[in-house]
Amino acid sequence: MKNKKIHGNVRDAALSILYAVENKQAYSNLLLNTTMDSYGISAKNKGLLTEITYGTLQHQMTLDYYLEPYIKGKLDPWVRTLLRLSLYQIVYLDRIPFHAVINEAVEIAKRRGHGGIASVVNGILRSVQRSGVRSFNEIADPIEKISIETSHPAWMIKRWSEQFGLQKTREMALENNKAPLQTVRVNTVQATPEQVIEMLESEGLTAEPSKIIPECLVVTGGQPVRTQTFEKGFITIQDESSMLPAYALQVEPGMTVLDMCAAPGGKTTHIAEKLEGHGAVLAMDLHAHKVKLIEETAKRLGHQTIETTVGDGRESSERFGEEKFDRILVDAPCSGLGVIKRKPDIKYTKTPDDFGRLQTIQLALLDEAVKLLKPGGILVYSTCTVDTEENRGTAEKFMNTHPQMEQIPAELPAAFKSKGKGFVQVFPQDFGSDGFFIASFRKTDGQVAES
Ligand SMILES: C[S@@+](CC[C@H](N)C(=O)[O-])C[C@H]1O[C@@H](n2cnc3c(N)ncnc32)[C@H](O)[C@@H]1O
Repeated sequence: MKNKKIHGNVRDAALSILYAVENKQAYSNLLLNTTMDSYGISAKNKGLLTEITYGTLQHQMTLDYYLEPYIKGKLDPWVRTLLRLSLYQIVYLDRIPFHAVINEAVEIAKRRGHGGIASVVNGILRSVQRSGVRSFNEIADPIEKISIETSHPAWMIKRWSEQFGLQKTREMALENNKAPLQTVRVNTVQATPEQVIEMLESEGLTAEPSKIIPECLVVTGGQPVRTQTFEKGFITIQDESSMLPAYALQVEPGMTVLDMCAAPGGKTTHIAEKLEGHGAVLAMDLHAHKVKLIEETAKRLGHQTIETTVGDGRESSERFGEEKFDRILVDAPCSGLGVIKRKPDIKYTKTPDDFGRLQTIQLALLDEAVKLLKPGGILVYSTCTVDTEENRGTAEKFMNTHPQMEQIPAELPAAFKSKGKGFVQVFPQDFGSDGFFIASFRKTDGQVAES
């Protein structure tokens, strides 16, 4: 692909991002912002660029399935990417006329390649226009069918269907292709949800209370991160599911809390809000550049109870001494299969080898947390994945090797009552929030009561 970018052009910008993602140069969410700036994408076109980029990534395997009958011979990878993003607009966006999509694609093909490539692109897209796209009913194998229909790798669909059954797997995979809700957490130390609704509405956005988390608002009609309400520290951008750990911890003012895997600080700052200015939360993360993000957010929100440290949670009891904390959160590194809606790249970058490796880290972090926790203290283990091995699997292995840790019901807002009293697995299709897992434990003296 020639390095001849078309300044201000949404489709050419989408092509650059998708091509870089495919070559594993960066994640789409990070590239999107830098590309918007380097291409000078106008404010009114930013939404369209986001939609085409994420949509094409979300439906990549489906788009390839549709294109396959029309492709004769070998294509350069960037030409395939251009065809995917063009077909995405034709199949999934009904407001863009066919001829406009084809003209844009041909222009980009000419400029980034040559006349010959432009004519191939033109031919393929015109054939699709004439003959349409094929049905999924041509696929006999049920795993393969869901995989192609929802654009998730077959190994992932197979794994989930073994864990949750075919129907739940299909529901989850379809949900993953929807646009995520835009939600914010109100900084309850500074304002009430009602006051923040007024602030956001005075800035031209629409906000309404979340149906599942009391201090959460669902925002539409603009980007909350670009508001004064955000700038002045009244809100944090956070998914509803990510607001659960601060509840499960049962934090009370005056307590000492350790957030062992804290960056970028979404849960640390929520814990600080539950402390109401009394007590302390120590936010630790392995990476110094990420700890800076926690510090910036804590400053913006005005939380004085947050301290930060760079370090490896697996070695932290040597640093802090044993039995120091009333509450510990291990929001562990995980496969992230609950946040595919926000980060579609995850579907194509994870491999089956990741799960065992992650579980080893998760267990090591939990093992250290037990030493740091005061007797009677609460430990919460959470992940943003739906994978059973990393969730229930890790939690059960942990319990089996730590008799002093008793499982306790996760104390969550009322909407989660149906999730029961044990380990809580939230699926993306349950409430439209991220897939998430929570397990709560209390440290006892380890003695089994005699009957
Ligand atoms: C799921 S993210 C945490 C998200 C964070 N709790 C929040 O709500 O913003 C996991 C974090 O664990 C950190 N991490 C990975 N291994 C770690 C370790 N051994 N010790 C401490 N932090 C670690 C990663 O850098 C990453 O920031």
